[in-house]
Amino acid sequence: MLELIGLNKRYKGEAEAALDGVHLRVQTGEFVAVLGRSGAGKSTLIRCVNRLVEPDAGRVLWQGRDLTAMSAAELRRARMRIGMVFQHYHLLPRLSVLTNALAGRFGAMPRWRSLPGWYTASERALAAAALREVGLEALGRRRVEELSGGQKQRVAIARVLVQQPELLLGDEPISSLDSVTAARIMRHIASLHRERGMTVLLNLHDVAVARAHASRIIGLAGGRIVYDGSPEALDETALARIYADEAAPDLPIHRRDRG
Ligand SMILES: Nc1ncnc2c1ncn2[C@@H]1O[C@H](COP(=O)(O)OP(=O)(O)OP(=O)(O)O)[C@@H](O)[C@H]1O
Repeated sequence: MLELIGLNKRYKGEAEAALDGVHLRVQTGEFVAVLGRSGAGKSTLIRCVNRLVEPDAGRVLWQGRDLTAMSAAELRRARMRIGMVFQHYHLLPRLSVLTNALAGRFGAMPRWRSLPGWYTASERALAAAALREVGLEALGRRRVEELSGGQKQRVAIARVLVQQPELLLGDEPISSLDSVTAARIMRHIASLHRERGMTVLLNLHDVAVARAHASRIIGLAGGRIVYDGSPEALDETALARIYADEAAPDLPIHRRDRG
């Protein structure tokens, strides 16, 4: 289970909190999509889970272990089982597309592992299959810094396909992809979720994509959870609450607490 307990975050110099007392329990094997307007706090929420952003208060537990209390070394080890698809995050720009995909096998990759020759044939086959899946099979030898934004995003997704993490965190993972590639990637994430029981927590800007794949939707507004329920229950009223100009904290919050 992934458990967020009373997460608060206010960035320096900002009047409003980006996260304002977020409590959330995600059961192992759930597929959760986070929706909200620009500035609602979605990226901050996802980034607090793996401590790319340090929360001011609150805790994050993954399988009972407190990520927020871990040392840097412990966190690095824990992150090996947490896949992350964030824009501009953690690709190795000077290395090849194939090497970046292979890096999914290991968390932080030491320099001496930076050549494809270091990996086993089966690891290379897995990486090649992942690159095929994201349509980059012809670009395996290219340096990542020479790719477009959307291509880099696909490398990040290939890395996660190789990593096969227990928990996948994504910050709009398909936002800069064409619709055909985006649909393919979402189907692949959904199959990892279904077949391997991977827990998924993704920010998505497309309500239809969230409805199509997620088993649960979280709506954020003004750093607070204003909707927590099934895709089926996400009706016009719920959408109005999530996408309203201002969060309306006085309204009763539809909340389906689990666990
Ligand atoms: N590094 C930062 N420094 C200062 N303020 C920040 C920083 N990152 C985010 N914020 C502010 O925190 C609030 C929440 O931002 P966040 O990026 O989490 O929202 P979001 O829902 O992901 O938005 P978007 O969909 O536009 O990415 C916003 O008001 C934003 O301006």
